[in-house]
Amino acid sequence: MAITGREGGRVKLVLVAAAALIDADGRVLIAERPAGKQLAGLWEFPGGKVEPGERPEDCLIRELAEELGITVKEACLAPLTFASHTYETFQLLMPLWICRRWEGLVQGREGQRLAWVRPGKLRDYPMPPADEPLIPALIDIVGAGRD
Ligand SMILES: Nc1nc2c([nH]c(=O)n2[C@H]2C[C@H](O)[C@@H](COP(=O)(O)OP(=O)(O)OP(=O)(O)O)O2)c(=O)[nH]1
Ligand SMILES: [Mg+2]
Repeated sequence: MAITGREGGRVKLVLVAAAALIDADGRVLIAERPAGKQLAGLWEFPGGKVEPGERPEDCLIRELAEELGITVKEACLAPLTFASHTYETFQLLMPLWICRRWEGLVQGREGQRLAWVRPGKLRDYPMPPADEPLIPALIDIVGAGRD
């Protein structure tokens, strides 16, 4: 049987930096992965792959500008938790930062749908399998939310 996520016994590690943006109402921003991309139609935390030689925090700041059109200062990023998930072709390692302060209006700059969701409602949105274990950490830090 093939060992998933491994090639010749070596794992292909993909490092992705992601953010949970939290608004004043305690809602979390998620974005729908566009058609044509891997895991299309699932709702994710904004972010992307760390490029060779790039600091994860710089990557996240870059991705938030590209995907959402906002400016985030590194001091406004707080580490929350991480996901480590074995996909069929790679091992995802995804640190998740929390961010409550940014400059600019959040917009889906790549045509992606966005949703502001109370942490207790995140399970109503289909997310990649790597993301499900992150939800309790968000509920702990933000609260599940009303209604
Ligand atoms: N951004 C993000 N990626 C996630 C999450 N959960 C999850 O499994 N992933 C996976 C999907 C992809 O395989 C990988 C991130 O890829 P991506 O498509 O966001 O990378 P990117 O923004 O650099 O885009 P691209 O230039 O590669 O198209 O991590 C998540 O919550 N947020
Ligand atoms: Mg991305």
